[in-house]
Amino acid sequence: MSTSQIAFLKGHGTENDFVIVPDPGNAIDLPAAAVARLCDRRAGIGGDGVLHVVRSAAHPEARTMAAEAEWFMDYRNADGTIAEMCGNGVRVFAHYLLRAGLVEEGDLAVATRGGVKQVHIAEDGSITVSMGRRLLPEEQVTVTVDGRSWPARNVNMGNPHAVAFVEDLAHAGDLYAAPEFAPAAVYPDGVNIEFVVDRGPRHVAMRVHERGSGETRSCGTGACAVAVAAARRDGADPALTGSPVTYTVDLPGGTLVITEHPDGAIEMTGPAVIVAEGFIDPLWLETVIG
Ligand SMILES: N[C@@H](CCC[C@H](N)C(=O)O)C(=O)O
Repeated sequence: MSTSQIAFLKGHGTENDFVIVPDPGNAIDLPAAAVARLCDRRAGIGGDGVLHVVRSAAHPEARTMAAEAEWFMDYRNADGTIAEMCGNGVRVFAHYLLRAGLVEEGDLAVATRGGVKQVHIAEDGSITVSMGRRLLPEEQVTVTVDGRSWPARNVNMGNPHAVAFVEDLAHAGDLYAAPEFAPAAVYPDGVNIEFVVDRGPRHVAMRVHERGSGETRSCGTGACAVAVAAARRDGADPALTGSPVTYTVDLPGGTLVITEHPDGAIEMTGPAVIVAEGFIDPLWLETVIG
């Protein structure tokens, strides 16, 4: 990371919060240690992750998507690891682009490591993301917390998820540590784990332990994985019924609405908020990166 002044913003989507680092030319090197310090809630700015805003043409991982999507969401988890996709992050990313005058309200495409996502920014500020299609690998997975185990559904939303239906969200415990899962070979790169209870017809509530970030107040890809798993459990597979299925998913930080279409395409709608902007102190950064 360079030590000249670096602008940042802070934002969140249903309280899944991010440090936004605008860097159109990809001039800022963001080593994992710097990301972890930026996300540190006491020694840094604080966040569940970093949204590095880069022009696709300027980033080696996004160049091939540049013709379709001008902007690349270079997403990092709070511990500095890289993830394929962040559902809440994409909404906040799009909201930032609009606020910065880099895009207009309506439709835009955002490049991510999980492919190009189509985003719609509505007049009321809500944002809908076409999350693409999910994969439902067949492996049987078990999730364990404090000696209690549940079968979990393996859902891939570009990033990996294990969805466990539980009797009580409190059974997930304090989630300070990552829940155990087995077999380990199903998720060689780690996994995001969702715990789900029913709230009503097509209405669920969840908690999540995110790979690389710990328990967060919301996870967009996690909410999509939960809606898919709930639809299968409820016998409401849109591919079989021919009709879209919508679930309302309550999270500790807010509510997301997820629709799965008969062709497998999934849409997520929710809010995005920018709360602050400023500059990272170059002297502090020097101490971070040594
Ligand atoms: N909070 C995100 C997911 C971020 C990535 C995840 N922790 C992973 O490592 O896959 C969301 O809103 O989807």
